[in-house]
Amino acid sequence: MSALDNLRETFRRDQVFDFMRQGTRAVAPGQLDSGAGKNILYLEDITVSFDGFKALNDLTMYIKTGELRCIIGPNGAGKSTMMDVITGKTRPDSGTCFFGQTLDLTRLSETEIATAGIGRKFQKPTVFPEHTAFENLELAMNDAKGTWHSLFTRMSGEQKSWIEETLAQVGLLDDRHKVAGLLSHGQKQWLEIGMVLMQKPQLLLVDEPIAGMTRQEVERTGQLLQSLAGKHSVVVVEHDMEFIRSIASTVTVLHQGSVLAEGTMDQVQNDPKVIEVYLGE
Ligand SMILES: Nc1ncnc2c1ncn2[C@@H]1O[C@H](COP(=O)(O)OP(=O)(O)OP(=O)(O)O)[C@@H](O)[C@H]1O
Repeated sequence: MSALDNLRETFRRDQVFDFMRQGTRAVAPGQLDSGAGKNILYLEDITVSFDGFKALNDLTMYIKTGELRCIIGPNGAGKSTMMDVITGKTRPDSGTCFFGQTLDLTRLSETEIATAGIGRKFQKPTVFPEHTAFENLELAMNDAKGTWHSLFTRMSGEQKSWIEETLAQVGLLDDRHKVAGLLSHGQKQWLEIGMVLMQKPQLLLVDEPIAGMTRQEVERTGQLLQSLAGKHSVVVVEHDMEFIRSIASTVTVLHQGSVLAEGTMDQVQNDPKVIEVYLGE
């Protein structure tokens, strides 16, 4: 057994927290059993097959509470499939996927998973172009109550401040009255991150955030993601190595549906297995 396997065995959710194995219980957002120093996400031995092809093959990976983790890997490594398993879009054939120590994500619907505190920002922005940045966040805040509700009910002062805080966090306070369709590509991406933040996710999944951005926008995006870590746990899937180096403390390399290497960017870039996979591409 390798050192990495040993480490995994030591930190397996079911082995460390044996008393938690009696099944799942509903945990309201904010009450997730995932305090500082613990893991927020436990993927263990996950396998997903498409017509016999294993997109994920015994994938085991843990995300710590509050960390910013970057996932890299060649095309087809299983990165999107992994995100799909976490959000309930794809069900694993085998393996376990826990949010905190008690919430079994494989038993929840996509909506239940979102409500439990997992938000996903897809690569392509899907903002409402005819609404202002402020209104987009308002719509996202009230998503659960429906668009009609959000457009025709009065907002509380607290809700307004929360929207303004989020606009400031994603760098759009000065453009809050601009319709989203007129924002730059980078600004639309940040607005969409803001929309996900309105749901107060504890775990934020971000798919290829910098595709098509200018250099300045890339830099700002890096700062934004770093500023979100701590308060949220953030998992970023990205191909751009320079960007990852600039933001990540821990990088996980996926290959053929499994973890090939994990560590600092320097560690994984100097790992002969990783070099072989990337040079062989
Ligand atoms: N719905 C599906 N049906 C059949 N095969 C699929 C399906 N989804 C993914 N795959 C296959 O599973 C493998 C993993 O795909 P996935 O999209 O997770 O990889 P990825 O690491 O995200 O790749 P990329 O970097 O190109 O986005 C690929 O070989 C892909 O063709």
